[in-house]
Amino acid sequence: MTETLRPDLCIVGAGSAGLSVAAAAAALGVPVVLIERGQMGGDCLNAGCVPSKALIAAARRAHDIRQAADFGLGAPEPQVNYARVREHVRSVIGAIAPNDSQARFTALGARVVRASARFVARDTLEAGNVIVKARRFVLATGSRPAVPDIPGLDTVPFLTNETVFDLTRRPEHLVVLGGGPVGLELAQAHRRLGTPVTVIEAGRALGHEDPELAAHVLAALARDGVVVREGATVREVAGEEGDIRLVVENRGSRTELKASHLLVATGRRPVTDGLELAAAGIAHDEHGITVDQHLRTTNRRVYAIGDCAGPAAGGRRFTHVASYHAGLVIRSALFRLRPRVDMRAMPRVIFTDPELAVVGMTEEEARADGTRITVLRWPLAENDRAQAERRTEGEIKVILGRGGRILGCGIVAAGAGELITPWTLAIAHDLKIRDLAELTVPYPTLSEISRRVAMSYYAPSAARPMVRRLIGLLRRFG
Ligand SMILES: Cc1cc2nc3c(=O)[nH]c(=O)nc-3n(C[C@H](O)[C@H](O)[C@H](O)COP(=O)(O)OP(=O)(O)OC[C@H]3O[C@@H](n4cnc5c(N)ncnc54)[C@H](O)[C@@H]3O)c2cc1C
Ligand SMILES: NC(=O)c1ccc[n+]([C@@H]2O[C@H](COP(=O)([O-])OP(=O)(O)OC[C@H]3O[C@@H](n4cnc5c(N)ncnc54)[C@H](O)[C@@H]3O)[C@@H](O)[C@H]2O)c1
Repeated sequence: MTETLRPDLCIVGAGSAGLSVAAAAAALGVPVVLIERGQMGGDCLNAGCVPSKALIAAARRAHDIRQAADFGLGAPEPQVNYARVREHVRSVIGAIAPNDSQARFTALGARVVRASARFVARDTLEAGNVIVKARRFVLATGSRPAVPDIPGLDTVPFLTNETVFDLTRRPEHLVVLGGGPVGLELAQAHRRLGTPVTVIEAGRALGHEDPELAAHVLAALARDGVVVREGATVREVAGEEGDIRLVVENRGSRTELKASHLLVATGRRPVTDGLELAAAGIAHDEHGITVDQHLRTTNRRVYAIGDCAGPAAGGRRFTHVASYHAGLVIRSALFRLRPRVDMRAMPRVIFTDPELAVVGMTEEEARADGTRITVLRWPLAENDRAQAERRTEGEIKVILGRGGRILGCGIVAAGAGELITPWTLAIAHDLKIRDLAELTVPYPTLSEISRRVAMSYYAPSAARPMVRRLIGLLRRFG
């Protein structure tokens, strides 16, 4: 029997974006219907952030064992058991899953419907045997791997982020297609777990990042033994399970590359299939569901957020972006405010080792903007804690505008994802470099790099003859 529901808010997709809206709305006592056709928690919990970071943590332990001799410790080569590593990954997912579960959201007061949603009219949606007529809808249907159109690829078994975390045996040779965050995080993790890994990147690896910062990450990957072939194109794929052959073209010459496993990590595509967006007058294209700066679609009662939303949503696909969107939609849909998407202080982190964290403008973006900028740098090798930990690869790079205004910061370091937060705060609150230079930071910590780079702004002034004369003058007063 069909049931008709009339909530204030109907959310499609129980991933990072949808769950954040549902939790906030339910906490405010707003009637909510949450529709999910797959697993609660979406990509982040089941096939993205959580399993990748759990795998990276296991790989880091293997790496630490191999590095033990540098610290005067004897340790044998780590015995990696892929099946047990998989169990570790699953148990981390299991530990977090209750936060995203149907039981939790039902207890919070949301009505959770486990079915595929599709619009039947501008204000009506159908999911299983439920009809939903809501005052507002939020589409949070996420993204899926974009699979390139390479001859033969559809004839061989290949992995994506949806299947790679299920490996129970060490691949003999993993070839990764795509040198973006997904490709490189997983390439390094598998290499450290003992798998030979080759990355094939059509352009430049970490091509969206500052080349100077990306170079540190690529140097670390090379030291680990990951082979990264940039400017390489796969022309053809053939073979079968365990025996995949790729024809790779690089600077005009073609070579054959053999792989036991192939991981496709060549970007993401928004998920809109089955939604019948046309029935609700909602426009979309290959970049996502069309939204304005308030995350409204072309149907004013419908919002789109998270990975499925088009470029005006900020053009970045991260879990924290999804929850930021959720906050904007709550203010807009429930409090009738009109907040705009503002990505100026939105950080991003690539969880390789060392990590690469960025907030605000890169040097290239600031120069393209025509702003007169000052660039500050401080190498990690000048940090005492980094030396003690033997983790000196990296640097902090800060972009300043007029009067020492902080426009952007990029950090490559172990734990850069943690170190970026004061810079995020600085940009969000329009702080000046002086504010960072005046901070007292505990010694010896990696955080000192932030103060040291800030202080370097004043180094040229300290050397000025006028400053020296002033100090001499003041000395005379005792
Ligand atoms: C390997 C990997 C690692 C990542 N690591 C990080 C990281 O470290 N940090 C970070 O910030 N981001 C990371 N990301 C990105 C992050 O996972 C995504 O940005 C985030 O999961 C997007 O959340 P979402 O809610 O928009 O989409 P999703 O999590 O994909 O959720 C969408 C949900 O909608 C459901 N759905 C779709 N269509 C319908 C329908 N018609 N009816 C009902 N339900 C539907 C789907 O089943 C799904 O559960 C990573 C991504 C990958 C692939
Ligand atoms: N740490 C994190 O927060 C994190 C981690 C992983 C993913 N993510 C999110 O997931 C998104 C997707 O990541 P991604 O790495 O899949 O995509 P991406 O678009 O960032 O990188 C894909 C790479 O593949 C290359 N490529 C495309 N087609 C190719 C082909 N046919 N052959 C060889 N190379 C090809 C591109 O040049 C690009 O460098 C990220 O942008 C990010 O939003 C975040």
